[in-house]
Amino acid sequence: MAKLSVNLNKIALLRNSRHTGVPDVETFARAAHEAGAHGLTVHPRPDERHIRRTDVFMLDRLMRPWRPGFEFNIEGYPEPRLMDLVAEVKPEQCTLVPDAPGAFTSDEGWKLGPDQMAVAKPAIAQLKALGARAILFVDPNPDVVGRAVEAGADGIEIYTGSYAQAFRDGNHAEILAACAETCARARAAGLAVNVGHDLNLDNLSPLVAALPGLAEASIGHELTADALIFGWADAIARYKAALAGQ
Ligand SMILES: CC(=O)[C@@H](O)[C@H](O)COP(=O)(O)O
Ligand SMILES: NCC(=O)COP(=O)(O)O
Repeated sequence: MAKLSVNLNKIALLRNSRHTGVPDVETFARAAHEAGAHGLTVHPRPDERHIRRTDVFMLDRLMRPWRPGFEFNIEGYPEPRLMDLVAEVKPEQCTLVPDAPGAFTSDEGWKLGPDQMAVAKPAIAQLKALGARAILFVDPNPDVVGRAVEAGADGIEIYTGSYAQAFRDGNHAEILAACAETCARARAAGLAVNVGHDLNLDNLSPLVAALPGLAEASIGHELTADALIFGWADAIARYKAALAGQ
């Protein structure tokens, strides 16, 4: 069964909209662990719009007794502040994204042409020297798999935002096939395959069914929205069930 890594970005976003510390990121991290999530994901963006560096250090301390089985996945662009943070925290996994500092969200993967390869390859070497699994966030495009291998990645995370949009539009067959082919080619190349972005309780099951050998889904935005209806623990249980094909 693919693992569920709960992304805490949107808990932090709500917290940052007041100066009261509510909702408390630690409380929701602890509750996610108790609810059976397999790990936590954070994306400490340069502008700290949601997850702050202080959150990352807090989560590192909180998760120590639970790791390495319960994994910490830190996402971000491999600029010095992120790489220094990762070197200090040593998460089990680091997912590199090609986001510009002010990006609205992560809405595309690495293409890994010469310029991006010159950034990604040394960053991946640094991550592996730290003992972290190095994951590259890529579009659902089988042709990028070979370049991810050349970059030295341990795995890929397939960006599923375009799949989620096509699913909403009712015409997701083609992009789902692209996700499936990207997954198959990556698995054949010995890479771990994760997925993430805009996954929800409607679009997750068909994706899981089409991607045998999927390792992990990192989910935050829609899970947090669902938790406003079902509660945090029940939302996590529902996403785990969807990942288990139930
Ligand atoms: C890489 C990815 O798709 C998400 O994990 C990303 O963290 C979303 O960032 P925002 O939560 O800032 O939209
Ligand atoms: N890598 C994807 C992630 O961590 C969460 O993305 P989303 O569910 O917030 O869109």
